[in-house]
Amino acid sequence: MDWESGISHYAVELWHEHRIPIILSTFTVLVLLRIYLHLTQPKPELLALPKLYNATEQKVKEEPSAERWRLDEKQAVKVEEKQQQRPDISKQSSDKTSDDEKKRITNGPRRIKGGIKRKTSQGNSDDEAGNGPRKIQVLIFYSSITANTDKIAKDYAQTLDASLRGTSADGEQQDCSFLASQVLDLAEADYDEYFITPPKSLEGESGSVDYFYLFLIPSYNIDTINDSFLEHLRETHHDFRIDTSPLSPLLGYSVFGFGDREGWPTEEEGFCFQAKEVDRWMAKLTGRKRAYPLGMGDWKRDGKTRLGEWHQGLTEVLELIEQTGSLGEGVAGSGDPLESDDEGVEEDDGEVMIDVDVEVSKPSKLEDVEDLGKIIETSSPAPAPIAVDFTTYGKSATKRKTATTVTVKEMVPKSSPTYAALTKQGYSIVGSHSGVKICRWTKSALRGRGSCYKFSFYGINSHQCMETTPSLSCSNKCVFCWRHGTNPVGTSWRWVVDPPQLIFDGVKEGHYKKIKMMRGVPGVRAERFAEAMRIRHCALSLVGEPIFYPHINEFLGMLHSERISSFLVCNAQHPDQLAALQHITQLYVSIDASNRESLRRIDRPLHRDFWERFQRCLDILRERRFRQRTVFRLTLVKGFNIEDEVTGYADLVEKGLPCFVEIKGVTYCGTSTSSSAGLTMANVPFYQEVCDFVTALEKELQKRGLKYGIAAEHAHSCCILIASERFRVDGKWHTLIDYDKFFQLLEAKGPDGDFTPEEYMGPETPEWATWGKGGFDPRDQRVDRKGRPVEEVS
Ligand SMILES: Cc1cc2nc3c(=O)[nH]c(=O)nc-3n(C[C@H](O)[C@H](O)[C@H](O)COP(=O)(O)O)c2cc1C
Ligand code: SF4
Repeated sequence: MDWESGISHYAVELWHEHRIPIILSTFTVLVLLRIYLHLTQPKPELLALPKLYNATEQKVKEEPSAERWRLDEKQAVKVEEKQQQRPDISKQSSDKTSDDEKKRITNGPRRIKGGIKRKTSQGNSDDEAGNGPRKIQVLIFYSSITANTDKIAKDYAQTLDASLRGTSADGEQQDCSFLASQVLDLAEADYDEYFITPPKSLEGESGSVDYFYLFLIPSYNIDTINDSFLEHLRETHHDFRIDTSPLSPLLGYSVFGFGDREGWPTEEEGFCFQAKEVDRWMAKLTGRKRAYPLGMGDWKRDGKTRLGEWHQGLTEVLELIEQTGSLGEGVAGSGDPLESDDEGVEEDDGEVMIDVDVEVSKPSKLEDVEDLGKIIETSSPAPAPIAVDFTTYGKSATKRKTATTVTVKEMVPKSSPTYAALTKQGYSIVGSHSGVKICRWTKSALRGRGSCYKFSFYGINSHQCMETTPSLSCSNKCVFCWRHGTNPVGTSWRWVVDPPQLIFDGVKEGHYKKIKMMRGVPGVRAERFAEAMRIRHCALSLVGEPIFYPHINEFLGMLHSERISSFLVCNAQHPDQLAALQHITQLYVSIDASNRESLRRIDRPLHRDFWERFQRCLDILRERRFRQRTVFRLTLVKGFNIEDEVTGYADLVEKGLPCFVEIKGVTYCGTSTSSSAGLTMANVPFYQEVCDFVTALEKELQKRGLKYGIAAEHAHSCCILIASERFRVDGKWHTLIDYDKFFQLLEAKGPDGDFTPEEYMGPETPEWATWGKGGFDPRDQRVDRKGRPVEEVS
């Protein structure tokens, strides 16, 4: 064996004997080397995006708000450019960066690009369409045969431009995103150019353009250009070769109709019928981009005013689009694509509904305040304590001082399941214990489909009514209260108290926000929408017990200072708070049963002395009857509180002598049974049964010499009103309220002032609302749950 073969033999032997330790140690050395390099090598900046964000945020703050959406877009473009420049960036830092790392930068996951990335009218993104500033082109389409609308459209374009563009102090038009509006006669416009897809976006000096369509449409019951136009819209929607919403790249649209009330007094008789059609087809073709509700007017009568209101609302929306690039919250999802108008069923302000199926992430069992306390303890830090014993509200200040050591928590903390449950049901929670929600009647009135019974009985405009409560907590667990299990309960106030101003501002903001979200809903009337932006009534009856709130009088004072009337419902369990209550427009007490046992079964009160409290409340109401409009609200639940209770209720009326007694059948609005309370559809009385009960009660009252009579009805919501003869003048019922008079009296005499309900008694109850006439507002159109018109009840 020569020396060479000896060495190789030795190496092979060595390898066979020690290969495992050799492999392991080599692997370990490599791993350690890799870790060392990873820790010690300088890293490249991942991406410059965070810096860019900050820089741009700063810039946005400095720019006027009208410029904001354009800035955001530039920002998006800049970031895109930065990304495209990444290879250069990595090159600059190549001395510090390995090849692998360079790859990671250039091929790494795409980062979020800042700013709103808007689509152009062609459906392209910003970057594809060019980098120039975005412009908005408003196109005003009109038709006209007797030339009125021709002139109106041209004048309107100038008005709109002046509003949108504004003028500087020296009379110069200000720079903005809006191009001068263009007016197009539908008799001359090429439909294929505008109504199959939006026009091609112009590029070049002015940058790219997004379009917004307006329509000024008179109606004609003869064959005109309107018919060809509507036919074109219909065909485009149904053409199988075209997307069903080919106009969805538009920023939005809105329609205003002209008609003549002399020949066509109501919508059922054809007032503005073609504007309604255009609105409907445009909703389909744009994928529900109704930016503002349909407006309607008669040029010889209210046309100018209506057009003015529509214009005002519309310009606000256009300004919003300029700033944000979108129609805003609620609009896209709030309309119904099929325009079926199936609204779903929601509660009205009475806590008289059973059986709603609400999918909520409920707490395992939120039965009472103790449970709430446990949840709060585990879910949120306790806020700073407020040293007041609220159970003694209205008593001496010295007694309050003694409670300074009590630690209080929030009633409905943001992190609690109660908060989640209530917000899921559509409540806006304000502060830590108040809520606001728009009721189904407010929505219905916005669409001209009827108002709640309080419009028929007392003249409340439902679309101007805010439903709220300053206390989501209650001291009963009524069997028919569908919120049972989601709202906190307790016998005394043990929570943080929010200041009344915070609640007042918060509920108004929440209400207006929800109204604004109705803007794109099919059928919402521009005129009512504009009116709804001024709250005129407040129903304090949402959920919980409003007089539980320690500063209820201050809160009421704020409502009244803005001339918002107050309708407060209490549960007859807080006599001290009731006694301390100052003037309100109408004071309700829920009377859910006529005797102790029945009340225990129905209201399931938390107070042991519930019957005594109830009786004291009736005494207070009796005393107050010449200072407040007092109302008993009876909710009839079949199998619980109707049968054989007429005399018991008559006893209560005799004791409290209220100005009015409202009798309402419990409403069923769900699909499953309310198992915990054992209520089903069988517990809902038929309207005829409610009528029979009311007739029997009236008879019983008259038998006792009590001067009451059946004054009004609202069959639609199964509600009937018995009134004291004090509100009958010359044989006519006067159940309506003179709201202006109420505020005048309040302002002149103060919240504790001496004035009687008769002093602000309104005009005669309208004929259509009186007993036997059904009570449906003749201005509105009754519809069934599918939105189909319903014949009037005879
Ligand atoms: C022939 C004719 C038919 C009309 N039909 C209706 C109608 O069905 N419903 C309606 O609300 N107004 C109807 N009107 C009223 C017009 O819509 C209204 O006067 C409108 O302002 C006319 O606008 P113009 O002058 O631009 O044509 C009709 C008017 C005319 C002349
Ligand atoms: S009073 Fe107001 S909150 Fe109550 S049902 Fe009528 S509109 Fe709704």
